[in-house]
Amino acid sequence: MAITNEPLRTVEWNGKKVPVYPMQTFDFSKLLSHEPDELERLVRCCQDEGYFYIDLKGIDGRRFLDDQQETLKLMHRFFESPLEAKNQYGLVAPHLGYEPIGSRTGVLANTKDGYEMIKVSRDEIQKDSPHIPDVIKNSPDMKVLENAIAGSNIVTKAILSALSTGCGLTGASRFENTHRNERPSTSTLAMMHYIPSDPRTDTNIGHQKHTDISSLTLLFSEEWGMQIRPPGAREFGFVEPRPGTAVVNVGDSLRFASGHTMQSCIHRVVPYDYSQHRYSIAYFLRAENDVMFTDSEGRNITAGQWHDEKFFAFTSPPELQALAPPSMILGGMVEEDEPAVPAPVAEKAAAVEAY
Ligand SMILES: O=C(O)CCC(=O)C(=O)O
Ligand SMILES: [Fe+2]
Repeated sequence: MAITNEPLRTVEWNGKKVPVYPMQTFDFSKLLSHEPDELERLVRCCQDEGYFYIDLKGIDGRRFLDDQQETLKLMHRFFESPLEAKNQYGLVAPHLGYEPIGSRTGVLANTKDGYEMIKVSRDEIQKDSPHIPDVIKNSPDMKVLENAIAGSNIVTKAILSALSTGCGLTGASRFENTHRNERPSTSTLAMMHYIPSDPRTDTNIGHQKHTDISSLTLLFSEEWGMQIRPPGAREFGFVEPRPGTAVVNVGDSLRFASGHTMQSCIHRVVPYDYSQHRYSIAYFLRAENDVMFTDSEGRNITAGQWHDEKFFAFTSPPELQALAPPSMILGGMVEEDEPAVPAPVAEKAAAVEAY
């Protein structure tokens, strides 16, 4: 990692010291003006690390922080509505609809996930009569969703454009040209609610480790819980939530589009404070469905097909997940070996050593 010589910050979690990884920060306004030094630093960051903070506190970015707050209010209303209403809406398509708690594999061996999620896709929200659950379908709600999706699209597209310029790409070879707004894609806004859970006793825990299918992911969360595993790092560590910023990570499609030179960020979510509810908002900017690239197995594949195959693997039980191409869940990223596990600090920590 190209960061500093400062000692790694740690937090006490689950009976041991866990790193809080340093991350670079980019100012949204500076990226908008394509300041050459910033673009160079951004490209290097995506090649070396694959994640960073985007600072939205300036005049150009503040509106997106307001969107985040409005989206959070809507999420509370939706997630607090009766389960029957949420299930009735159900999962309409992989990038649209409701997934109840436990739909996927969890972060711990023999657990299911510990979150429920509603996704609204960018293509859907633009339809004359979008398919949205009744509890969040009045016209102010639709405006909130529209603003959140359009705003996240603007932020991620601005970053994509900065990356194209930083990589010296021109004309049709620029990354934006495979992410055209009017072309069908699986770009979507995912709103997640993690229930309080205790890894020592519960069976619905967190979000399994993965890389994102997307080109870029813009992630807002005010609560701790997200962990990354930087390239070459031997353990997962926390991402500190910072007010006024969002976390951006490079996903598989941009890694593939960059000739596998950019790093797709390996991450997962664990319960940090076992008694806390956690809310996160992720916008997945994805390539047009029919864009071709070479995936982590060397196959020529469309963005749509990569999405569908990886989604299927995500939602499959571990036995079936094991049948997917081996590089799929981590997008071809290779993990360093875990260090030998030190003696458990406390007996209660033993149950989670298998992370
Ligand atoms: O909830 C989070 O912070 C991360 C969610 C995530 O990694 C995902 O949905 O791909
Ligand atoms: Fe993710």
